[in-house]
Amino acid sequence: MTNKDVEIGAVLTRLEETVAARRGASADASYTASLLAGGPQKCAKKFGEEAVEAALAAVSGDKTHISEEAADVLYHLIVMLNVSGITMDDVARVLVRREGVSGHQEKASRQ
Ligand SMILES: N=c1c2ncn([C@@H]3O[C@H](COP(=O)(O)OP(=O)(O)OP(=O)(O)O)[C@@H](O)[C@H]3O)c2ncn1[C@@H]1O[C@H](COP(=O)(O)O)[C@@H](O)[C@H]1O
Repeated sequence: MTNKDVEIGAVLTRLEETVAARRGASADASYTASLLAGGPQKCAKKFGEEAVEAALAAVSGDKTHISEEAADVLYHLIVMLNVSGITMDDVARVLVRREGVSGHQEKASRQ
C-alpha cells in the first residue's frame, strides 16, 4: 500500500464511486445495494447507529476501535449522501465556504 493509496481524499473518492456503482445492484450480493434499496430512512437510521457507536468508542479510548467505528461512520455517511442525491463535492463546497470562519463567529452571525 502506498501513501497515495491511503490519502483520505483519494480513499473517500474511491468509496463514493464504489457506492454509486452499487445503485441497482443485487441487494443479496451487495450490502451497499441493500442499504440504498431501503431509501433515505434506512440509510439515515444506519448512519445514526454508526455515529452513536463511534461516539461510544471515543469514550472507551481504544484507538483501534475508534478508527474502525469512524470508518463505519464515513462509509454510512457516503451511502446516506448518495441516497439523498448529495455528492462529497457538494459537502466539500460547504466546508470550503466555512474555512477561516470560527464556529463562534458563525453562531454570533445567526443571532
Ligand atoms: N467500507 C465499507 C463498509 N464499512 C462498513 N460496512 C458494513 O456496514 C455494516 C455495519 O453495520 P453493523 O456493524 O451494525 O453490522 P450488521 O449488524 O451486520 O449490520 P445490519 O445488518 O444491522 O445492517 C457491516 O455489515 C459492515 O460490513 C461496509 N460495507 C462496505 N464497505 C465498502 O463498500 C464496498 C462495497 O460493498 P458491497 O456493497 O457490500 O459490495 C466494499 O468493498 C467496501 O469498500
